[in-house]
Amino acid sequence: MRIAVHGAAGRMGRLVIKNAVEEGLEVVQAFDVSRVGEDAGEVAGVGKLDVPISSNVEELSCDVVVDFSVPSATMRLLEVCSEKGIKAVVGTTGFSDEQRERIGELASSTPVVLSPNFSVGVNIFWKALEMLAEKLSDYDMEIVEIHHRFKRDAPSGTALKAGEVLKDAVGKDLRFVFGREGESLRSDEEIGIFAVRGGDVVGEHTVFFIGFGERIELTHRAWNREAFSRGAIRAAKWIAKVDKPGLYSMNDVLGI
Ligand SMILES: NC(=O)C1=CN([C@@H]2O[C@H](COP(=O)(O)OP(=O)(O)OC[C@H]3O[C@@H](n4cnc5c(N)ncnc54)[C@H](OP(=O)(O)O)[C@@H]3O)[C@@H](O)[C@H]2O)C=CC1
Ligand SMILES: O=C(O)C1=N[C@H](C(=O)O)C[C@H](O)C1
Repeated sequence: MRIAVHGAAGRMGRLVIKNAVEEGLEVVQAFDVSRVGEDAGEVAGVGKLDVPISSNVEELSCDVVVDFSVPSATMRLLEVCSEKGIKAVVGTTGFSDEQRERIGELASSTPVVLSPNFSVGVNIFWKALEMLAEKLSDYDMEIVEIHHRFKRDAPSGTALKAGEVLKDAVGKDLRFVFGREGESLRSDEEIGIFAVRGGDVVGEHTVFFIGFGERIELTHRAWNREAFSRGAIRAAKWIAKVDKPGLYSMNDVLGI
């Protein structure tokens, strides 16, 4: 399988290149706006691959492209994927509602796996939340996420997805409240979501189910990015065998 990496000079892109090489995949292209012209293998610390980083995504030519970049760049990438029929694995977060809708449209012409979190643990965490929310539907549910100080979007895609899981499981139109300040008496119809930023925290998510006299806290902690990267490569291998266009999730990849 010939893969391209979009966002190749970033924290995730570099690790995906390293892990892909370790797993014997052929990295044939790398795209970024940083470190253009440098060798992607050298940037990723795995030695020369003879793949110069390019900023021209129109050159895309591969079996599957793995994307960890920024929303506007992902949207351009997916336009190219849809025109050329190239499969995509998208890990970027922070899309607007309009961008998410457009991703759905573009995926009608080529298979796309989209997930705000590729770790197996987080995907099981979302399943566990579903079960807890069904059983504790009258408890107050709140979400706190912590990430490194370089993260561009807030709250995290994983926290937003956790909120959606809770809403669906409870079956009520709960609204998200992003932080609280001033007069903010809690209602039954809300889920609070809080984003903490600092240092080099890779990613932590806690969901609180709070009743009277007791609470459950379910936490997922990542202390390196390996699970995200390995999960994205697993998704790339999976989608390489899928011919039907559409928008897929990690549930499809993991068969859960
Ligand atoms: N789904 C998952 O499992 C995970 C998702 N993520 C998400 O992945 C994304 C990337 O995270 P991370 O690697 O930490 O971020 P980084 O900022 O380290 O990497 C993003 C890279 O994309 C580059 N970039 C910016 N604009 C463009 C463009 N127009 N075309 C191509 N490349 C561009 C950036 O360059 P520059 O720095 O010069 O702007 C940077 O090198 C985020 O949205 C994050 O939330 C992260 C971890 C796991
Ligand atoms: O930006 C990050 O670092 C991460 N982003 C993803 C998100 O927004 O959920 C996944 C992970 O938590 C790391």
